[in-house]
Amino acid sequence: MKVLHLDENHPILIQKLSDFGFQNECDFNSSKEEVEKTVEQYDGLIVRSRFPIDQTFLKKAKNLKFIGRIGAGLENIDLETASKLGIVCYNAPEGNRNAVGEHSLGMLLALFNKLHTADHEVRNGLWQREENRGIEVDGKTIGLIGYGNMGKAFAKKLKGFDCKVIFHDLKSGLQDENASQVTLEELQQQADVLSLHTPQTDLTIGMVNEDFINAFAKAFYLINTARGKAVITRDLVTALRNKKILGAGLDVLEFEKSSFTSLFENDTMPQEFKELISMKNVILSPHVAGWTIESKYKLAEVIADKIIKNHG
Ligand SMILES: NC(=O)c1ccc[n+]([C@@H]2O[C@H](COP(=O)([O-])OP(=O)(O)OC[C@H]3O[C@@H](n4cnc5c(N)ncnc54)[C@H](O)[C@@H]3O)[C@@H](O)[C@H]2O)c1
Ligand SMILES: O=C(O)[C@H](O)COP(=O)(O)O
Repeated sequence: MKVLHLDENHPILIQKLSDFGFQNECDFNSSKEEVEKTVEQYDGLIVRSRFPIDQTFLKKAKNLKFIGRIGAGLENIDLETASKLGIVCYNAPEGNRNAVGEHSLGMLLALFNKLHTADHEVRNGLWQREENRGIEVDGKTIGLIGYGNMGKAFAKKLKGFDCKVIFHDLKSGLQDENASQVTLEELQQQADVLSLHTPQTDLTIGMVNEDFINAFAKAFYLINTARGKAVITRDLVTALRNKKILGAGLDVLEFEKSSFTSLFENDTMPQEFKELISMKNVILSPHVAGWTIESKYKLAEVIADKIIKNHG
């Protein structure tokens, strides 16, 4: 079987596939349109999220049997068309859920302890102890939306902090020893922190908007390591300005593209984004929660194992 790799990944992936007789070819630079011209030759495809694997692309991939997504989110693949065409899609949340759990915890602790601004101030000679007084996780209620791989991984990391962890999920019966399932309304009544762990779907795009934010009983902190489009930045900025949201840790942005040379290229970022990044109680990272040194290996290994098990 011939496999085309569209993004660079850990070498363990090609090594494992080669050991099982798969022929591997890499094309990390060609555009979607260019790849469409040759994709017919391949039985398998390995992707991250360089370009969308949409209906046009899939219809040209006449011999494709599987797609391995090095990552968890699958919104960049037209799963419905793939399924109709008999193409099986694999993702690898087992490979980066621990990383996302740790990054979410890092965001929470950094926000609560103002580590990002404290660091910046000390480097600039400021020694402002009172302004940098933090708050503790102990005794707080952490509300998660989405209790799959990522939500569960974060809840597990929160064990030992003496906080209450609650979650809302569309599926019922997900409660475990680390968190209790509640309705969305109950979460909005109780939470001191909201952390998002949902996939990008029609229901989650724009989920965190003005009405949603104002339905929270208390002022709260927001952590988003899920997808940027879940949060309406304009409404987040308003809530940060009027202190309904006390701080935000964002690994993903509403205006994110699959690649930037600079966030400011062509000056296309809207005004609300510029305001967001000027706020001291906001911590940002460039969509790396699930992309650690360890997860790069684990993601590749998980996908290789799934492909070998089903197609080897
Ligand atoms: N920042 C990163 O680097 C990074 C890394 C990995 C995953 N992610 C994001 O995290 C998402 C979740 O990954 P996962 O592996 O935990 O997925 P998952 O499918 O295991 O879990 C998602 C959960 O969300 C629930 N859900 C879906 N829509 C919902 C809604 N509207 N309201 C409440 N619950 C809802 C589902 O029922 C499911 O239980 C991915 O789709 C991806 O977008 C980001
Ligand atoms: O869904 C994921 O696993 C992460 O968000 C990583 O996505 P990326 O491959 O698009 O960087």
